[in-house]
Amino acid sequence: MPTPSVIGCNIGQKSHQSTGKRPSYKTLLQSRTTEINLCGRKSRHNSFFLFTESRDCMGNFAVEVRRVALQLMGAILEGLGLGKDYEHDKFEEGLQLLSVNRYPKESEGDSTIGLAAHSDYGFLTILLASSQGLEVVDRNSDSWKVVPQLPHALHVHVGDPMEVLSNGKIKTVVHRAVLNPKEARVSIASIHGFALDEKVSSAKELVNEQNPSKQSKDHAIHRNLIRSKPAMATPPQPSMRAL
Ligand SMILES: O=C(O)CCC(=O)C(=O)O
Ligand SMILES: [Fe+2]
Repeated sequence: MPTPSVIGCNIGQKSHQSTGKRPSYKTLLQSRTTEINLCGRKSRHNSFFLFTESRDCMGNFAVEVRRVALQLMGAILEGLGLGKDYEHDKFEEGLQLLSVNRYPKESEGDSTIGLAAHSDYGFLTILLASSQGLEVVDRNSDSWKVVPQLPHALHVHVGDPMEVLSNGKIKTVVHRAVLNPKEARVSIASIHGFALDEKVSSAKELVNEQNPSKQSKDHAIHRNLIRSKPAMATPPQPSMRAL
């Protein structure tokens, strides 16, 4: 069974070593109190207890969502003409980060953004959200588009390393989360990448005279974006992002 490298929330750190059949994983803990409905059980707790109580559920979710991510990755690699097993071991041994975000309900006249505009540091992000709030940049009109909340659907988007590996054939998705006027919102973003010490480079099969490697440019952008990912920040306009 594949082993997720990291499962966690956005804030704080603590590690749990699991035993027996379950995959070993580390959990990063969120300090804020939150309410979340996992596997039909609603709990309102400091997140430490949430993750202690819901460990099996979160562990199972992490394993399943990773399986989906690896299958999707295989299909994308095949679509790029690289073959579904391209860099197979690096994906199999790669990093999984579960980022759990909790956004308050939007109060009247408040234009606070839940999560500032950014692109993700993994190849693929699979997002489960309790209600609508995700927005993505439409590159054609250079404007924000609301992602509709479909019942029982997961949202999938690609991140910076995918743009690098595909040498620009697939573009990273710039996105943000806005507050929902009806309710507080919880989202779980499962981010899938290579191990932290692995470097991503453009597939040589996709580099040629017409499409020279865009690797170094994208790496610089990637570093800037990680620095510019504060929660509750004012969003930069999409056109400010130098892609
Ligand atoms: O909560 C959302 O809709 C987006 C979360 C997100 O983009 C992230 O955790 O990277
Ligand atoms: Fe994100």
